Amino acid sequence: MATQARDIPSIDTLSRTVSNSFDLSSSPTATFNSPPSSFGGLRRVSTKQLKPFATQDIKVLLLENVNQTGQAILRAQGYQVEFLKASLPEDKLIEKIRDVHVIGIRSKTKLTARVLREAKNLIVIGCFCIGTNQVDLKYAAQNGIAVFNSPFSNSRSVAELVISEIIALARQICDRSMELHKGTWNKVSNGCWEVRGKTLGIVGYGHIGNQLSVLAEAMGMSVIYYDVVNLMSMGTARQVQTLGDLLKGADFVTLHVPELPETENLIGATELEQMKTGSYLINASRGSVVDIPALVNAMRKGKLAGAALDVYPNEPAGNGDYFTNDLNSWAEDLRSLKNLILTPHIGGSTEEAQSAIGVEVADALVRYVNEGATLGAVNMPEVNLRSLTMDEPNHVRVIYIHRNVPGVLRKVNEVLGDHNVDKQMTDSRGEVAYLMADISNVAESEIKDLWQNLEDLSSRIRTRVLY
Ligand SMILES: NC(=O)C1=CN([C@@H]2O[C@H](COP(=O)(O)OP(=O)(O)OC[C@H]3O[C@@H](n4cnc5c(N)ncnc54)[C@H](O)[C@@H]3O)[C@@H](O)[C@H]2O)C=CC1
Ligand SMILES: O=C(O)C(=O)COP(=O)(O)O
Repeated sequence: MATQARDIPSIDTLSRTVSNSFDLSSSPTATFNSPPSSFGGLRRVSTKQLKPFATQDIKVLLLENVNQTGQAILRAQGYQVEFLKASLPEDKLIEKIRDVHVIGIRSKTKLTARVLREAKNLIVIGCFCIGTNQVDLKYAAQNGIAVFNSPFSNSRSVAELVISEIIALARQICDRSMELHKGTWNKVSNGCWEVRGKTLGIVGYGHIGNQLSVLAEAMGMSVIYYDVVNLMSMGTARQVQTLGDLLKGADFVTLHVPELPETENLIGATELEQMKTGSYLINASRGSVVDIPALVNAMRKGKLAGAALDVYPNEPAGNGDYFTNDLNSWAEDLRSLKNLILTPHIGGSTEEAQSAIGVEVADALVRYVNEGATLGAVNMPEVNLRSLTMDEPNHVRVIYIHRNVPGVLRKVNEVLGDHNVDKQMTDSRGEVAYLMADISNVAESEIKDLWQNLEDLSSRIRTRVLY
């Protein structure tokens, strides 16, 4: 079998490997005569042209100002990378996503089933952030689209933002600063406090909650936390059994839970009523977690002495004068409140975090596109085989994403059994299973049949053959 010399930048072992491996199924020349239907529905191939993998055929769309580090890694592979600073409205997104094999987004872009249904060539999604709530993960998995994120590269940045807000709220710093910007000298100590000796209540004691716990104790705060799972405390922090216990005991309540059906309006009128009078609320998790009209009410009543919001139910696609009632009906109410810190979803927006996320997610995308490795995927089983190497002639890597139903492996091995299977790994996650096999002694003329035979199995979600 011929291996073709590829004119791609060879920056590391991975790209050397790539120059010896080719992709059948994600070829942009592939055409499909029907969209991916419901789970298990086959995407039938009509005039698919099988051709060796060439990194320069891979089309990548990066939205939301993905960091330069990530762009550089993807461009160095020879991929065609289109970069946009903002997110896209759904109609434009659908138009663009039809063509690409890889999409990189941050927290704004909503990759719903409706959008993904149009993404005929898409094989992988990179969330260049922590949260993956903006993607229909199940639909993606059921249609053979892997999703990667960066699980903790911006946790510290969020924790540091929250620490700054705890002190800023306790001292009403933002109000004093705004007044002085307008020329008003207003030296007050009334209602201004040290944070030493106060209690911080952390809801969701994961990566961010943990960091925050350590930093808060270093400032002399006591820390209590509430989480749905039992977790080891950092320092002398103490887990409480109910959200109510936390709300009643904390001077500052800070939210660090993911967006889930169970966390929607986790803090509403009832919960705000349970908080101490004169306490503070901070939300840098997701906008859906706090009932904002209830918060406005609690602040107007003087129940809360202050709050900080970094996230909102509706956030604009890009920068501009968008924080108005046109976007969220209560935006003007928020803007009118004292000691309410409003930030435009900047918790993870530091140079350190963005550059680390760029590297982490782009590396994961490259490993997936070039080698099929799913390590770190959030919606697929994690499967990996050691890298393809130049010294394995007539070698192909088969990736078979399939429905997790009885009897599949027997059928797959009947297909692969005509060849020499060097190594194989398979794992499942819920309804979807992922099989990787390296096969040698495969003549180039046999590849199409190998691929077609796998495509014809009823369990098939997606077949890729790298050679
Ligand atoms: N403002 C920003 O820029 C950023 C916001 N985030 C948001 O912060 C969230 C948390 O991030 P991490 O700490 O990295 O996540 P994580 O997954 O490490 O921790 C989340 C914790 O919340 C707990 N949890 C889940 N449901 C809960 C419930 N109903 N009640 C109490 N606890 C619950 C989990 O058990 C887990 O311990 C992310 O999902 C994301 O939405 C993340 C990064 C940046
Ligand atoms: O990492 C997350 O989940 C965040 O919320 C940060 O999102 P962003 O990258 O600022 O769109």
